[in-house]
Amino acid sequence: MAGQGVFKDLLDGDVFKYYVDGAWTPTTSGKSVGIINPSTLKSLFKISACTQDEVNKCVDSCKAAQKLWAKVPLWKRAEHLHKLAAIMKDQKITIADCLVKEVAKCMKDAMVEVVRSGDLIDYTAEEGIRILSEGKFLTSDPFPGNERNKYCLASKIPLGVVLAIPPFNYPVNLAVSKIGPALIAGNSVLLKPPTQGAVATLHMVHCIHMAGFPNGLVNAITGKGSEIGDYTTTHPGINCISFTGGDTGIAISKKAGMIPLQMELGGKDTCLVLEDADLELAATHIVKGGYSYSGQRCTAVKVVCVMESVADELVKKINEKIKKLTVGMPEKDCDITPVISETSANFIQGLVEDAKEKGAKLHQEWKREGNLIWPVLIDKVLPDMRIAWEEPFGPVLPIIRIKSVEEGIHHCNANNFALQGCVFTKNIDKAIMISDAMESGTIQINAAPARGPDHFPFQGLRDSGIGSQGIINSINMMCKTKSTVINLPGPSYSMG
Ligand SMILES: NC(=O)C1=CN([C@@H]2O[C@H](COP(=O)(O)OP(=O)(O)OC[C@H]3O[C@@H](n4cnc5c(N)ncnc54)[C@H](OP(=O)(O)O)[C@@H]3O)[C@@H](O)[C@H]2O)C=CC1
Ligand SMILES: O=C(O)[C@H](O)COP(=O)(O)O
Repeated sequence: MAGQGVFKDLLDGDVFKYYVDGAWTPTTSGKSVGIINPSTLKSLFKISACTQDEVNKCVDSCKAAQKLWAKVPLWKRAEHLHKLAAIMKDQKITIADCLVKEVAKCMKDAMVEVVRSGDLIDYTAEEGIRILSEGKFLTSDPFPGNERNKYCLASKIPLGVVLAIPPFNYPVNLAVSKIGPALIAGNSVLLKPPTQGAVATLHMVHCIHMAGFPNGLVNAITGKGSEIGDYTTTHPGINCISFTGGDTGIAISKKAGMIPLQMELGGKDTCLVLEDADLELAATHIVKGGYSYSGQRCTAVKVVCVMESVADELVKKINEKIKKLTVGMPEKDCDITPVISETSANFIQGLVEDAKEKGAKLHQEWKREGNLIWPVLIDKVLPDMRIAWEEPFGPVLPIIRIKSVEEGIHHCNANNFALQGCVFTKNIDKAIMISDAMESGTIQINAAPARGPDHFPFQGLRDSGIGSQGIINSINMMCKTKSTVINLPGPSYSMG
């Protein structure tokens, strides 16, 4: 279905074109990048390997379009976004089908990703018209030595061209979570989709095209991040970078110029289970949080620290639930589907082998066919094992048995990643104090980590990111403050 029907203009032969100035355009490089189906390991799609000149063309086009878009009234910007949301929802099957094939996400989750993205756009339009219509009015007299002879009008203005770079695991959702706020705030967007996930994302871009946004307001460049990434992120025409992905983001932030950065990076989300926890509830959340989309979520539970006295019971409950997970192809809507690439599967296998060699106990037999890895619970993990610290991005979950809550908090805080975490206990006072002590962007009480609902603030500390996302924070981040000061000829006090 990809590149068919209303999406037929995306293809030049068997290569997906890039999108500039409102037109699907073949690259002049004559080169393409292949996308492998993670489930079959066979070649699936080809996308254009764009050149540096084409990046320049996209940035120039974004710049010109932004100047005009900044003059479009907020209600009209919102109207365009609502139209986009509706079109995306209409096209959900085609976009979801791309996700199934390209990133091996099961069909039901792929559909959820597209519909959730439409909802995110609608919500962004609603929030945007309110947030952006409000500024501040200040008078000069509160500051020592001043009379009331100056009025300051502070308002929110666009940044210019926003570079949006999403990762493979939620290529559509994490593209629109950047595009929506950028557009409502009067910016234009240069999108660089992840290679794996690019075709789904380009179909979403065509929905932007169909929604009738001005030409050039959103341009999409494709190619390997390792080849065009540095050129694009250091381009002088870029005024903001919103990036989601792994450690690449750390390198980008070191090279980027003096522009606002929004970085959503890796996570090693710690789940703390206390002696008084509802173990059935904890096990349900640990299995859902640890294994959904085969553990390939930044918000996946990535290490469980459980009090020794309840560890056996918790492990038993987790194992019972793991047994019920279906393993297979995304087309069959299985719970566990192939991980994104052979490199990723080898990396996960390496982490498991290291833990096994160092004495960890695997509750399930290690089984792998191609990129498909059967779910594993790795018990009795110790701090010298790599899996205690590294992010596997796969269906393997380490358990650390702890003697005190402090030990669990220490493990959480000793990791460079600090995205989310969670704590299971019936004692709400304790939960709040533990949440304060766990130095991560968000702590969930009695539930697994999660980004959504998408208007909640979402941020990582330390190596997990810069800034805060979520619809409201992203809108605020994608504009700056401009002040106009009215200087009166003399002091003026109302009713004075
Ligand atoms: N904190 C959060 O909100 C989230 C974090 N993540 C994290 O993302 C990671 C998984 O995603 P993954 O796609 O593998 O991450 P990567 O960091 O490998 O890639 C992310 C994006 O960066 C691009 N890229 C690669 N190199 C460069 C470069 N030099 N300059 C600019 N862009 C570049 C990639 O393009 P290409 O594909 O062409 O290489 C892709 O679009 C995990 O660590 C996960 O935790 C995921 C979701 C949410
Ligand atoms: O990148 C991710 O992992 C997703 O944004 C997760 O979203 P969720 O936690 O709401 O499923």
